[in-house]
Amino acid sequence: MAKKKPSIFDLYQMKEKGEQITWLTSYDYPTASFCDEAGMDMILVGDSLGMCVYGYNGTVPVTMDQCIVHCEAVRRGAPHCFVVGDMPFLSYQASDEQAVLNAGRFLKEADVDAIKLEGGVRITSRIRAITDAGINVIGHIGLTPQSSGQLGGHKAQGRTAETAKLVLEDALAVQEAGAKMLLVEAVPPEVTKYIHQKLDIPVLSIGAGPHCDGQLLIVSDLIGQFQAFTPKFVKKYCNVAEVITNAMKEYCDEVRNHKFPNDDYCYKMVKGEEEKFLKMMED
Ligand SMILES: Nc1nc(=O)c2c([nH]1)NC[C@@H]1CN(c3ccc(C(=O)N[C@@H](CCC(=O)O)C(=O)O)cc3)CN21
Ligand SMILES: CC(C)C(=O)C(=O)O
Ligand SMILES: [Mg+2]
Repeated sequence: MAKKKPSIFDLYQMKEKGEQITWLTSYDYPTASFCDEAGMDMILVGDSLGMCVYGYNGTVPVTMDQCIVHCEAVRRGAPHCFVVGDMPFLSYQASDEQAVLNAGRFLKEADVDAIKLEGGVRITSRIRAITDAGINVIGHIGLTPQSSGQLGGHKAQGRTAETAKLVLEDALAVQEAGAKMLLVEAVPPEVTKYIHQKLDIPVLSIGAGPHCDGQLLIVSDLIGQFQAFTPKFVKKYCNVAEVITNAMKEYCDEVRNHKFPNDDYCYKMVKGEEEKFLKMMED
């Protein structure tokens, strides 16, 4: 039996008790239902769907409409998980007003429990505006894929004292602006540990080490479905690419060798009707 959906307060309580929060991306109904069944606390409908589902080579082309449609499917599949919508590139950068209207779409159209957006110091006015609209905001700092052009690629952040200080300043700014939780991506564990000590809100990690309140991974990486690259922080728990490809090869083989479909997969005519049918055709 699936547990009840955690509220933001339940997630805060987990932090208080020192229980780790489990968080995984999902983009579709079946995967969301597996998360629900597995007892996952949170699901992120990441704009990583651009890479993991649509085959783009980054997250920049992803649109609001794509994100909404996938959030709707995930919401239906995982009624007992805290679902987070990921705001895609150019859905919140231009103005506070645009950010509030687009964040609101995730709630109105897809019934998500929170939204996430990338950036620290430079995005505090957006976080404040969306929070003031009554929407739970999750901040995202460190490696921020939507600005990977500025960062010079998908590179770990905060590896020097100077840049670690910048990441900490982003973390403090996100909390100060009213975000309910913070996601830190691709940052050395020492830096995350320091941030975790300094902040009151739950801090979650993707590739930012174990010293925080929970972990996030991309489902396509975890199940071995995404093959274009594997970030250092990814642990593959199974290899569905292999399982699925082998099943497909076997199917091709059986069709080509007339082994599929055998009698087990065919409908039977009502007794005596075949003879009747053939006779009818002779007349
Ligand atoms: N499948 C998938 N997994 C992810 O973790 C992920 C996405 N997609 N799409 C959006 C972003 C992009 N992310 C990435 C992408 C690449 C690396 C990576 O390979 N980093 C290298 C260093 C690369 C460099 O220094 O140039 C590493 O060794 O971790 C890390 C995070 C994280 N996100
Ligand atoms: C990489 C994670 C943090 C994300 O934002 C996504 O899945 O889109
Ligand atoms: Mg994202």
